[in-house]
This record gives sequence, structure tokens and C-alpha cells, in this order.
Amino acid sequence: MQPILEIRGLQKTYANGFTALKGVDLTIRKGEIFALLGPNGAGKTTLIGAVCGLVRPTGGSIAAFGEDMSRHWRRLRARVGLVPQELATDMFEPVLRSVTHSRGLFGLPPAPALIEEILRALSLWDKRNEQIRTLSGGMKRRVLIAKALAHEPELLFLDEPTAGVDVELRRDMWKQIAALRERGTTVILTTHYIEEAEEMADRVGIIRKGEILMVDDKAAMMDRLGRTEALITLAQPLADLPEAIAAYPLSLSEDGRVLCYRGGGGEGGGAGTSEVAEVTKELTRAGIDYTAIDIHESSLEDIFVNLLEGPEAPAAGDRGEAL
Ligand SMILES: Nc1ncnc2c1ncn2[C@@H]1O[C@H](COP(=O)(O)OP(=O)(O)OP(=O)(O)O)[C@@H](O)[C@H]1O
Repeated sequence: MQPILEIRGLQKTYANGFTALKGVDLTIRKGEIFALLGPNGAGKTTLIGAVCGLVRPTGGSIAAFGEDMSRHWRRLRARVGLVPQELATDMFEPVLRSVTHSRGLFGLPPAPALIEEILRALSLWDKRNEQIRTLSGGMKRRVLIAKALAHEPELLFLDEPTAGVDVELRRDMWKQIAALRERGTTVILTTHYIEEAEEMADRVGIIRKGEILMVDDKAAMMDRLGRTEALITLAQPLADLPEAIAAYPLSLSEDGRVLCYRGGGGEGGGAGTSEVAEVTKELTRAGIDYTAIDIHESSLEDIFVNLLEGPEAPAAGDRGEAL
């Protein structure tokens, strides 16, 4: 399938000499929800800005909808929507006028029925005549989404859509984003909330210091890099690890009362739970009683933290495999 966005070797060095993007390659598939995860200052906003024309790249190429963006700028940009982190202007405008204006900016004919539908879907219709500055933080966030949707973009960027909003609103926004996908919109979102990526995304990309560390299907990433941790509480303390279970990735607590299993990641991804079951069988066979098992599958959050704590990003050719 033809990618909707193809970024190759994208570089950005700011005027002060700081390189925020160091040759980013990224391919986005049509219709997917892609989450770009990275710590503060990783280059997420710079990357989005480069695609949306807010940041001028200093190297590399961006093709959207199969065409070079630098050559067909106006036409292609009109098919892209951006929900920025903050609203910069328009604070004194009423909601309806501001959202209508956003559509007009792309030279599209008025579509009052569509704007009404968008405002209703975002629970903003009742607020349509209020000045934006009078709305709550969460409502302002919704206005940003409405403005980005007003010209019916096929590719939508959301830069930390739910930063600082309460849990209820966050869940509400996830529903809105899922509804957009249903309608065929491709969504790229940046987030600090791993939970958001875990809940929403089909694929996840991890960026650090201007380099993409890895891109993968969310499920594959969790299988490949996920780990299982199990704490097995023993009825009687042991002095040493019994021979029968010596081959498993186990350690014994200092007091000999808890067996700790850490495994299942890497090559044998996802095998942790069944290995823990094997360990318990071996324990029973060896006549060792246990009173509790506390098992924990690592989340995307654990994977993310491990990756960021790891060594510097690998060279371009080893991307992914080396991790
Ligand atoms: N105009 C600029 N001039 C110089 N450096 C900049 C400029 N804009 C951003 N940077 C730097 O580029 C790096 C990447 O910033 P960017 O905003 O893209 O990160 P981010 O991943 O979006 O971070 P956050 O999660 O905090 O929004 C940061 O170190 C930032 O200080």
C-alpha cells in the first residue's frame, strides 16, 4: 500500500547551531494511528512542524500522498491538519467564527453543516457564540481540534492532544480520535502518556535526541521487548536455587523466601508466562511449596523507559535490530 507520508533523512539544525533532527526516516501508512513517543526535547514538535510548514528542514525530503511536499506545497498542505499544543491567536473570536475561518484559510467553500457537525461531535455547539478566551482549558483544546478538522484533512497531526487535561476529557478525546480513524483519517499523535499510545495507536515510534530509535507495530514491540516479572513466595525459605530450576532466569531473595523470575523478552518474546508455569511445575515436582505468585507483564511504559535508559541510539543501519 502506498504510504501517506514518507520522510527520508530529515534534518533540522536551528539557527543557533542546535541539531534537533538528525536524519529521521519515517513512513506512515494510510489509515493508521501512529504514536510518536519521546521525552521532552526529543524533536517531536520539530518533526511535526517540518511536515506542516512551521519549521524549515535543513536536509532530507518529505513526500505526502505520493508527492514531494516541497514542490507541491500549497496543494498538499491543504490535505494536512495540525492540532498544535496551544492556541496562539483568535482568543477574542467566538468559537464558530474561528472554526469557520480555519476552513476559509485553505480556500475551501463554506460548509456550515460540516462545521456544525464537528462542533457538535466535540460538544462545542452550545459554546459556539462564546469567545474562546472565556472557555475552560479542556474546551480550548477541543476548539483546536475543531479548527484542525474544519478543512477535512486526510492526515491529522495532534501534538500532545491530551497534555494537562483531566482523565475524563482524555478518554473523550481518545473516542474522538478513534472516530476519525473510522472515517479514514490517518492520525499521527505525539504524547508523553504511554497509556495513550497503548490505548490508541496501531504503531509506535520512539524518538530520542533527534533520532528514531525504533518503529514497530505496538503489539510486536510489546512482544519483542516486553518482559515478564514474577515473584513466587515460598512456604519455606530456601538456602539455594534448586537444581531443577537452575536453567530459568530466576534469583532468590536474600532471606530465601521469594523466587524472582525475570524473562520472556527478546528472542522468545511473550514466552514469560508459560515459563513461569513451567517453573511452578518443577517446584511442585521437587516438593517445594509456594503460597503466592505475583506476575507482571511489562507495559509499553516499561519498554519506553528501558529504551531511553539504554545506550546512545544505534547507527542508522542498525536501527531496530540492535535494540
Ligand atoms: N527555534 C529553536 N531554536 C533553537 N532550538 C530549538 C528551537 N526550537 C526547538 N529547539 C530545540 O530542539 C529540540 C527539540 O525540540 P522539540 O520542541 O521538537 O521537542 P519535543 O520532542 O517536541 O519536546 P516536548 O515534548 O517538550 O514538546 C529541543 O532541544 C529544543 O530546545
